[in-house]
Amino acid sequence: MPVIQDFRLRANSWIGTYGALLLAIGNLVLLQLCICVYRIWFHPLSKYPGPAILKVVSFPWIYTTLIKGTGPRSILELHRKCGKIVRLGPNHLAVDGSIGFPQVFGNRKVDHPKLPGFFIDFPNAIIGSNREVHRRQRRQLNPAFSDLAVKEQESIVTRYVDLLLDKLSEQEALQKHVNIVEWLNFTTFDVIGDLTFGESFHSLEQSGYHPWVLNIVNSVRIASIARFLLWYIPPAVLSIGLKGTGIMKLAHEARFYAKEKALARISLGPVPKDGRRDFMTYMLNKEQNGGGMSETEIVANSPFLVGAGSETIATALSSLFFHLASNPSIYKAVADELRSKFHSKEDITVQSTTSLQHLNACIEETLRIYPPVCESPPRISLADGVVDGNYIPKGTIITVSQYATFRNPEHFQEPGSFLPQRWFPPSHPLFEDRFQSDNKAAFKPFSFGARDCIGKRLAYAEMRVLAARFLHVFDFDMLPNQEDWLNKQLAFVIWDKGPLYIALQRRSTS
Ligand code: HEM
Repeated sequence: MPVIQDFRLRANSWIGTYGALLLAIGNLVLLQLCICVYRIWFHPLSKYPGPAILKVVSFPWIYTTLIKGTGPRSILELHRKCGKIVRLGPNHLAVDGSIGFPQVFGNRKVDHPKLPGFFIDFPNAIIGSNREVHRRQRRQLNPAFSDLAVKEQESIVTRYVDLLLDKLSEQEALQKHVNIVEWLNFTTFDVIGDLTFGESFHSLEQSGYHPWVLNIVNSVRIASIARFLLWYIPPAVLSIGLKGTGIMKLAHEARFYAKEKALARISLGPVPKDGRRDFMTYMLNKEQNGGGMSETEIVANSPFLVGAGSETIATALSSLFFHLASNPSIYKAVADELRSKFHSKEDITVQSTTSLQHLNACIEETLRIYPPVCESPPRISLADGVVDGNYIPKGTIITVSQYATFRNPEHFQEPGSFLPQRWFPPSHPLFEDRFQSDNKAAFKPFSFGARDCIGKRLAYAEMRVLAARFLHVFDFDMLPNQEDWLNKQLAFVIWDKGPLYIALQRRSTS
């Protein structure tokens, strides 16, 4: 009897323990089921279409965009299937730019700050700052990007463009094919180094990446992995977890170098040599509208300016070269126009290139078909609001994808084809009536609103001068088997480009 009793007791306690465990698991499953039902049918965002899985958990989307790198094409597909507002996660919407730019990014009543933590590496820089800090920093930086400033900066831009052409001439003389992506990176980073710190990275001179520049170029995917992890893990825990890993080493090296470079420049004062103003001059100016920036803010902003003002332009120009090489008749029109207009390379300036209709149309079309920043940094709604007549509750994350907006057939005829003539004025002989219906107001490659790109003027100036001078000096062909260079690229907010090889022929007249 005692044996049976003992067995019963043990069985009871076993059933008790496991029963309680099963009950707990059952409750948990039930709770999760209730959450799923709530998120799909009763959540304030439940009326927005989207795949059921995305309504329930954020993981699939976060993984797609931050780890797989197929975000731009996925959003395009989702907008095509589901319309202009699509659910990307339980609290996350993708809004087509035709609505999102004016009504979210341009909303003056309801603040839509950047998603906290998205710019974890730049907490004190303009890009990730809160409204008040942003306003002050933007006022401080605005004069560095005015028309007048770009005029002053022109000689720096042309100096490095000409150095690029000299270096490429050397390569051509040796009959070497060049990876144009790399050379464009050397140039745009040298320019921005000089504009920011008064000193270039010397990549062109040395025909190789400066270690910091290489670090920035290589960090695109790593930064994206870090963002993915930060979605789920608090920053303090993550930095303990990643201690001693390659990721932390790269991040530390980048931070260390940026800080050293910024502090060295700060120590020279606002106008260090020959009265020339660099971005530091503007950031250090206490009398300026913004009232001055702290040392911490300057140290945070300078590497951001370097990254934002270089990689983007190199991306746009490599894509321009790719599309020109892929479309011989367009290439010919661009080249003929500028070669007939300019007899010497020196005539090609920021101002004189504004009249190059073919080149400017090609630049716009490049930014449309392949926006260098394929998706604006996500925003979060700080109050309940209405977008396009639809209620959007406080706390909703909003993503506007440039790539998906500019390839939306509702906005652009044949959106996947490179058709620069759509940007000509209607009076131009090559303009076709079908382009009348293109919704050019939706085209915002530099984003929109108070936090749009501050460097837009500089970007256009640099793209025009570099492309025009290049085509004045060289003809080029793309090497075979690179037709899928663009379509195979992955994106982590910006594109992970990969090399693009071209063969150069120096023109005899230049
Ligand atoms: C083709 C070239 C470029 C493109 C497509 C581009 C695009 C963008 C985009 C989409 C944003 C994000 C705006 C937002 O959060 O809504 C941005 C921000 C910014 N860009 Fe550019 N950019 C380019 C070149 C430049 C250049 C040359 C600079 C010069 C340093 C620059 C400096 C900045 C800065 C400082 C911000 C933050 C502005 C703020 O938060 O107020 N960008 N850019």
